[in-house]
Amino acid sequence: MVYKGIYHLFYQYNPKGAVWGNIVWAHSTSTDLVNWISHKPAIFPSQQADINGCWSGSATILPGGKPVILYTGIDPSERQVQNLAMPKNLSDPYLIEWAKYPKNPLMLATPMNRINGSAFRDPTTAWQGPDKLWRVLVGSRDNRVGVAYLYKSKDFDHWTLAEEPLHSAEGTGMWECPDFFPVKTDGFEGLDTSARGKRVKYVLKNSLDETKHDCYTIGTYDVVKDKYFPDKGMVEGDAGLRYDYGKFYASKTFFDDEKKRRILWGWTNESSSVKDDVLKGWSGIQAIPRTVWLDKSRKKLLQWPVKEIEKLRENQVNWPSKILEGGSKLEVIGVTAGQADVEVSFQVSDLKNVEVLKEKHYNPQLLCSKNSASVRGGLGPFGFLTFASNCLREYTAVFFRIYNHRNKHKVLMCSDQSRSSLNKHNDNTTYGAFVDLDPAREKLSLRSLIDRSIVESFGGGGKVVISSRVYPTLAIDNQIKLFVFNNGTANVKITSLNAWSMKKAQIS
Ligand SMILES: OC[C@H]1O[C@@](CO)(OC[C@@]2(O[C@H]3O[C@H](CO)[C@@H](O)[C@H](O)[C@H]3O)O[C@H](CO)[C@@H](O)[C@@H]2O)[C@@H](O)[C@@H]1O
Repeated sequence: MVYKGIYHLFYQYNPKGAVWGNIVWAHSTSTDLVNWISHKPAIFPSQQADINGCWSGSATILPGGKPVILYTGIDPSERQVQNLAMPKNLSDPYLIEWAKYPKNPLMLATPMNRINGSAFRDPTTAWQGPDKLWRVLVGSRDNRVGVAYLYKSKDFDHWTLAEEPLHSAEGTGMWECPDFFPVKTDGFEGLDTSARGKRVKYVLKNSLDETKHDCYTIGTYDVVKDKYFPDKGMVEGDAGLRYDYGKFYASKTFFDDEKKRRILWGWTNESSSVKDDVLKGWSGIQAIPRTVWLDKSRKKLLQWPVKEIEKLRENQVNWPSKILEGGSKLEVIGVTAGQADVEVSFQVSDLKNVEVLKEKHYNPQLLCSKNSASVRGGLGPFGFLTFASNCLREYTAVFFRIYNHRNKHKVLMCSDQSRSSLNKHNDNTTYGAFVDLDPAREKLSLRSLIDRSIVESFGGGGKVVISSRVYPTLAIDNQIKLFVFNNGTANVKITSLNAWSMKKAQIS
């Protein structure tokens, strides 16, 4: 959340080690979403209602600018219950001290409401309806039906379970960290969570516990019936839209009323072994915050790294337009390849000889693993080789490959981790997604933010995002190289390339 010009990040943290357990709400603040100061934990077990853990939840800014937090506590019987916490001193912009509401818990599973008390967690940011009642969602499941329970309150103290959930979907499993927010049908501007209006659509995101993917649908919200309806054609669950086709989970958005934008922030867990996490003494990072808005098609969201991240850019490298011949690669010299921001734009012309996809349906992730960066294609693979070692024994390839699918061009974007590290204990799954682009008419843009163990890649101006975690053994420190490559037979044109070394953010 943002309070008095200061951004607050609260995150799930184990003060006792680099593995999950003993969960408290750790707390950091920033004035620019780039440089951070860490504070003592804001919320930690201290009441019966959270004695066994302070799990996820959300902040809401009440009228008058007063922040409150609803979070899941684990009670003495290991039940998940919903609790309230408030800042002790509103004149402290850092909000260091938090008080628990003495009447906690405010929402709990009972035999009457038939909620499953071991699958009842992660309250959303609350929003206010036209009747002035506050509404909040709590994630759950009923067998494998994912459920977003709706609670209403006039005072944030007494909460009543609505007769029906806001939404539920068969076969999607437990919904963790639900997020429900309005988006404008035109433009980049974000909306307050309570905003309504004719030119507004709604997004419901759920973190699917079964697959660990953050999936969303776009739809309408009937404020009278208190029901959410995904638009026609939206697919619910794991086969639907995802914020990120790599590692990105338990994300949240918030409305930044200072800059009138909606910011999405997510957690990327490690791809290293638990043993290695314990050895290095930490695990899990936050991806770069992203601005989100609705695509013109209204069928998906677009995402872009927050503008502030550009403050870290230095030593710009700029290439004029050039041809990247089939089977060639060009090194991007002049940037620190282990901490860089690189943007390229490709134009293709030779669309006659693209590879043909014959089946009706393809799983893009499987297609990327089968046709990795080293597999020669017609038009593609072309893109970046990040974290490349001297003799290319290690590299993480982010690339496009163009196919002909039933007489239409289909653009596949992949992040190939199969050669990322010689350490075989890492998860080296390759990720992929189709990008809704017409290569005959549009340029194919790719931006990758590279930072020591993460590559966050934005394809087609934020239509598809893939984040991957990598731990090279050779491509480290000043032994890291960055290339633009083309392993297809056809040439492609680089219409522009801009790369920057990225300074270190200040984290104290
Ligand atoms: O910290 C609890 C909150 O985290 C969430 C969403 O991530 O639930 C996570 C969950 O545990 C699994 O995920 C951990 C990492 O987040 C993982 O390290 C652990 O091994 C997993 O069990 O926490 C509970 C208890 O284990 C489990 O049911 C969840 O999947 C969120 O829903 C919680 O509020």
